[in-house]
Amino acid sequence: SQSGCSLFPHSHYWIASKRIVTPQGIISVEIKGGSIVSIVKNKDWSGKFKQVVDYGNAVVMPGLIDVHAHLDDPGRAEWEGFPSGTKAAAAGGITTLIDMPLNNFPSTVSTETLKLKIEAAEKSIYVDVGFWGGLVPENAFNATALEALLDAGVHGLKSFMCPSGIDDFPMTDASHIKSGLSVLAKYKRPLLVHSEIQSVVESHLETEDGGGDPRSYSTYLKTRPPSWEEAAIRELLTVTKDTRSGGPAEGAHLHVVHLSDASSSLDLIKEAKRRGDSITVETCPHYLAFSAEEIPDGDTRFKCAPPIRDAANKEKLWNALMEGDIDMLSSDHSPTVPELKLLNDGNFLKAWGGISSIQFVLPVTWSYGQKYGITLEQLVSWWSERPAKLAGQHSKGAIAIGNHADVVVWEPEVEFDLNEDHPMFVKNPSISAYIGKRLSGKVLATFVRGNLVYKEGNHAFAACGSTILAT
Ligand SMILES: NC(=O)NC(NC(N)=O)C(=O)[O-]
Ligand SMILES: [Zn+2]
Ligand SMILES: [Zn+2]
Repeated sequence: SQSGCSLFPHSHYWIASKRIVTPQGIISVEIKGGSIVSIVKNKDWSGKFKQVVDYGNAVVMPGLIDVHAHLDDPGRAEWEGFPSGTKAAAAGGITTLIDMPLNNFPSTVSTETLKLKIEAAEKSIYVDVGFWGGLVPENAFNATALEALLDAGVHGLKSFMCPSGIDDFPMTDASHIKSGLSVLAKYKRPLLVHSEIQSVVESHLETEDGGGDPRSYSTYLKTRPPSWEEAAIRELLTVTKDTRSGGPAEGAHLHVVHLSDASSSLDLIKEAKRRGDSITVETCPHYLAFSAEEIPDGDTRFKCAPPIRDAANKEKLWNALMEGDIDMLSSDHSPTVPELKLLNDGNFLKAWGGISSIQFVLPVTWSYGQKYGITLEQLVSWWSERPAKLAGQHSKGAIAIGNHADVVVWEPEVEFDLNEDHPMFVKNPSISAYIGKRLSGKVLATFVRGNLVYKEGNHAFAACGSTILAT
């Protein structure tokens, strides 16, 4: 392996464990030149092979694929940046992430701005990184511009149906989305949509005082009711019918990001799936871990959009995930600088909305999922297989022959306290909503294309992740 890229200096070796998660239930994986070349059952290692890393009873799984992360680079690297964000990802067992087109500056909405992003990522990423492009009013009706962006390698497009909080990333309406989908159809790539529509009736709530104490979480919660998500999804479904087989946008796919409302919004998505629309939906660990009732007043670390709702909604989200109505998980890691989180002031209406979480999504999903009896196979489906499919990553997402050797090794039973002493690799750890929690599931090692990029608190010396461009 290239010098400094890996903490394990061999390019041909085996990983063994009693718990390797594959459909075949095998016990060791042979890695050569960054790929998985064989998977074997009941191998007797004694004396035969030198380079065997035997992880005993630790779990060996495909690395996590995070299809929704904001690393804010270039332009707002003080919020996160590629080096710290991908180090945190590696420490959390994420081997690939697809970076969002906003919060970086300028937003990634053209070939020129994509080029800036690729340049910023090169030689500064510890895991593989791909990119979504932005669908905004400025390019939505310009098929040539969208095709150029897709030709340049974005894996799909992302748009907002409400203000994004970023000036150079304006919101789109159904007509922009319809137009975008017709271009995406040719490329067979997805459109990801932040699905909230600010409704006229309730918009008066989002005034200066939000109708109540701005330090109280319930004040913020009332400003973004479930009806916003429902309205957006209802609107989206007027265009997703184009994606049905035989429809004008067949080949395109619509993916609803970070669903919070597990009631009417989810029912609409289920109905659309039944009638054959090409649509999927993700939720995020913070909606599965927290509930509105337990968010302390003034604790803006928990502010995100759509908001974390009540405990009954959380229960319904878990049920939907277990039933298969929610397809996958993503971090929606969207950090900022502590000053913009207004941690001292505690004003929920003015603080930056976004949860910092990328390093802990695996233990969080696992810990909070215990109550529901989640399995390792489900984790792999939600965090690797389905995200790989959404992002068109056919050589990732499963431990299988020919795939990239992207692997996480972890101990589900090992608990740890996430306090200030715990090594955290994000740039601004103080804004993490998970500080103070006790979690179960310790990541021991992360391999990206065969390179051991993270091992028990240490990262490889060099940042050798690849930028992945769609072709
Ligand atoms: N500009 C953002 O990063 N916004 C993000 N903010 C959240 N989720 O609170 C998002 O994904 O919508
Ligand atoms: Zn969003
Ligand atoms: Zn986001």
